[in-house]
Amino acid sequence: MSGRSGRGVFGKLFSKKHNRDREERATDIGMPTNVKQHLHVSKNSETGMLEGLPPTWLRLLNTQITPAEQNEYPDAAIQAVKFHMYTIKKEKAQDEPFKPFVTQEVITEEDKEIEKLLDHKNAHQSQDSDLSIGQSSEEEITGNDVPSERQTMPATPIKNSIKKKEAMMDMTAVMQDLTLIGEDNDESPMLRKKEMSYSTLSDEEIYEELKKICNPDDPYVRFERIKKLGAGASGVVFIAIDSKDNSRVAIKDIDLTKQSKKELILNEINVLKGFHHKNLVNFLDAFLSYDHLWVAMELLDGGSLTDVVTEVVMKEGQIAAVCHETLQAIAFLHSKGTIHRDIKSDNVLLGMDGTVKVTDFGFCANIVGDEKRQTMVGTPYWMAPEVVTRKQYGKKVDVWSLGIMAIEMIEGEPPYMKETPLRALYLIAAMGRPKIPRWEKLSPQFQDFLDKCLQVDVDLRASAEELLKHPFLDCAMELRTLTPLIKAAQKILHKSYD
Ligand SMILES: Nc1ncnc2c1ncn2[C@@H]1O[C@H](COP(=O)(O)OP(=O)(O)OP(=O)(O)O)[C@@H](O)[C@H]1O
Repeated sequence: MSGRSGRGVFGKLFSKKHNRDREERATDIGMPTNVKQHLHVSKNSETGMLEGLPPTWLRLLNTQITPAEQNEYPDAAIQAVKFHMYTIKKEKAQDEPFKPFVTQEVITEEDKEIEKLLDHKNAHQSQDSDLSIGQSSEEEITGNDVPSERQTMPATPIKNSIKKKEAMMDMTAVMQDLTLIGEDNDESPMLRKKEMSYSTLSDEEIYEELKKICNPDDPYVRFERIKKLGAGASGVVFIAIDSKDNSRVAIKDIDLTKQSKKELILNEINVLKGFHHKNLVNFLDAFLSYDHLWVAMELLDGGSLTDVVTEVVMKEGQIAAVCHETLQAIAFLHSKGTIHRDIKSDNVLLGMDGTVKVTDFGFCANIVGDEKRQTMVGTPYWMAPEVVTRKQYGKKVDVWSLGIMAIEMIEGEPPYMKETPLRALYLIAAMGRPKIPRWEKLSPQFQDFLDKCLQVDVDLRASAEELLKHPFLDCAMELRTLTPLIKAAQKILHKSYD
């Protein structure tokens, strides 16, 4: 738990900046799918520590998770370390891809070591272990049959048809696993088909497809760059003036030469184009100029909710207002068969008038009805237990993350923020519902709302639709009451959108 002083609903109105390790927190995770390995894992009866895992895993485990913790929740420790070994560090650099459906990974030497361990079945099969790694419902896949995202996502353009065919087969395996959508579903099959077919396109073909969906205007002529807002994993975001109507917009400039998975950009744009809602940061248009793709979006000049939660204290009524708006976005996405999978304060942007909008659809997954997925994506601290423990998961992962975001609004940060991502994963898996500081000071309605968001049992967790009717939201203050908080945060952070 965070254990910070001077913050929270019942603390001082404005607190000093809390030094939040955003870089650490931004560690996103993805992992290969369908990997099922049985390891001979046992517990040392004297020390309580786990044995039989690959040395790299054990090293990590033993430095970050105490013997007592390993002894108490061995499965959680194994799941956490396993996920951690597949941690994808999304470098805040230009060579990162545009928010992909499958996260771009930077393969570390350690990752390679683990891949080798898995691929060559270095970890011997267990005769008697009941601690198995992976929860794939598939038959056990051995050695080189294991399709990992690394193996299947070609880093270089595929130029000839044989390679294309191979890639298509690989991508099919990946996408089948990622989407778990039945072939006979017809609710939103188009996107999935596109995901699949795009994977077979060469760079040239992807440029052709992009040209088709992009506005032919030259963005360098049409827009005047005003100010850089920041750089994310996929590109630089800046404020620009659209000469067509003098409106101010946010533009994400993506250098395509630095994107290894250009096919995913097509998917992303198509998702963005298809969604319009008052609580989503809406896509306006896309432009292609040589190797640069400019994605124009609505400009939210109030910054991110993170700025507010880390700098100022919110009243319950203001928290209810943000929850209400965010829930409307989540319910809309869910009604379209889409899970956001990365709900957190960083991905909630604010307008100066108190408008609340969800952004960042890079992790969105399309599902149909109650279909479940198994890929682990998101940011560790906001992840639902069923994601961490690699159970199949569905739309309600967004509801869990909303509950964690509500804790951010109370506390300024999510649970376990001061822990390393590996320990956070362990704690999520081991503890389930996190302890909420100053719980007794929250209103009964807020407590009940949090209870409904943070149920470990997915069946007991409320849906976004159900939560929209929750009495806690009746106390929502007007959105314009957020304006002073936004102004205060901007002042402290020296941020301006002029
Ligand atoms: N539509 C927008 N209006 C105002 N600010 C925005 C908008 N979109 C993004 N930003 C801001 O621009 C900066 C960069 O955003 P971007 O989404 O590229 O990166 P990120 O969210 O920090 O990282 P990632 O790429 O990993 O999601 C962030 O500070 C974000 O809040």
